Amino acid sequence: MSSVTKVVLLACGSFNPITNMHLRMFELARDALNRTGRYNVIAGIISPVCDAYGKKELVPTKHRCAMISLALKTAKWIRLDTWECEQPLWTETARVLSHFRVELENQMNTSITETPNKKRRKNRKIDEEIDRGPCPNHHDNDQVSLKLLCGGDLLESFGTPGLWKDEDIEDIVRNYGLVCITRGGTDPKKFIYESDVLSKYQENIFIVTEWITNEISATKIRRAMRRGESVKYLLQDSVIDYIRENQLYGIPDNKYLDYTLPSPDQPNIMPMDCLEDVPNDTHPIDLEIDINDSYKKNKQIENLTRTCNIPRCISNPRSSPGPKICQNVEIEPTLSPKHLSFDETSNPASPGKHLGNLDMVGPSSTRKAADISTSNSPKRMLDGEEDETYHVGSPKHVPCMTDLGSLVRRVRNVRVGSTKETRVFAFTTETCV
Ligand SMILES: Nc1ncnc2c1ncn2[C@@H]1O[C@H](COP(=O)(O)OP(=O)(O)OP(=O)(O)O)[C@@H](O)[C@H]1O
Ligand SMILES: NC(=O)c1ccc[n+]([C@@H]2O[C@H](COP(=O)(O)O)[C@@H](O)[C@H]2O)c1
Repeated sequence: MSSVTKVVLLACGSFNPITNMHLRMFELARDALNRTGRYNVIAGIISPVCDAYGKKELVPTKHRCAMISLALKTAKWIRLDTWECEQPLWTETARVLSHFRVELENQMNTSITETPNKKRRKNRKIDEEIDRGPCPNHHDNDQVSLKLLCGGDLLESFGTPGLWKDEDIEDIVRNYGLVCITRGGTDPKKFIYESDVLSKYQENIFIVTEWITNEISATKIRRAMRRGESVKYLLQDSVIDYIRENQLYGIPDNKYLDYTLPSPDQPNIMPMDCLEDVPNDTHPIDLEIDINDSYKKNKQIENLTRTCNIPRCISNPRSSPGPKICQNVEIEPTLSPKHLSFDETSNPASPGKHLGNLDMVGPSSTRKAADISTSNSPKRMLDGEEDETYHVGSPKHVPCMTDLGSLVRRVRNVRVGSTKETRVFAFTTETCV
């Protein structure tokens, strides 16, 4: 009678932040292994890399672990393990596997020979983890196989010269085994074919094809957040909330992270069709906004929206009650010191003129002020003149749906300055976000 091998899946990586695909990897692997009838996946472990790994944009362990814990709230059979990320130095993956194998063996042995209390003292940390979810070998003495769970890119990184020791690669595929989830741009079968050592142990390597292909990557998610784009449905909501609350990944002004979806019966939500009600020739506004003083900035923005006479607008659902018209309108989420860079060569001697280039990072429909310096005269903006060249290439409005609903920005010209001398024009097109 063929026996069924119990399997624990270990995923190592940055988890910066943990994405829905990281969670899905476990589901895909468990399905595939269980389907063979030879394996029974009983637990999953996520082991985030330590800060000393030093990867670009890696946020501190404390945050990555907190996000993993939040994301795992609904994943009953997967748990976070902090051993690796608590190490002062980076630990090679083969050592991490070896650590967990010893831990699993300890648990097996202690469960046979010791009382639960003794075991608890000896392996207190592991047991704390056990208490939070199912754990291998807790109830029986069967052999458990520990396997490294990874994506196709990690497998192919075996081929990067100097990154992995040959003996580590052999140790991993020979003594543990790999479960590899296909990922866009990788071809694990071909990679195995081309590697002598991987071919030798290929019965220990499981390629799981993800047919519902996706390109979720933590790098792309960080990029999207930096650019003020929505990442909803790519990360768990709780993780998005955590990122917002802790201002991670340089996204202090990301409107998508800052709002909750207003309820449909909220009276001042602007439907898409009201775009037609908005007059097309809003007069440009000349206002100086002090970006270093956020209270003043918000007040000024509020006044600005009043002056604009925006007919209807979406309001921040978390804002204080009060007159609804034009309050709390998010005009330009990119107007923050973080996202503004001033051209040092600007001429402070001519206040009121366009003195430098303002680089704005924001929704694609927002024009870069750098472009404006060539296509739109600052004098005209100051004088409130319309510049036809501006209208030609710029979207009047680009209808788009977001989880916020929709919002028309009516602000044309906003003067933004960090000091009196460094005045720069920010130029927002009429945009639907
Ligand atoms: N979309 C994906 N498909 C398959 N595997 C993935 C996917 N995203 C991540 N993985 C795998 O998850 C593990 C941990 O990945 P990691 O934390 O490095 O995520 P990442 O998205 O690759 O991050 P980054 O973009 O910051 O390099 C790796 O084995 C990686 O291959
Ligand atoms: N020689 C090694 O053991 C080795 C080399 C490169 C990456 N890794 C691991 O692979 C994972 C890859 O993570 P990233 O894709 O986020 O860099 C990390 O857990 C890292 O520790 C291990």
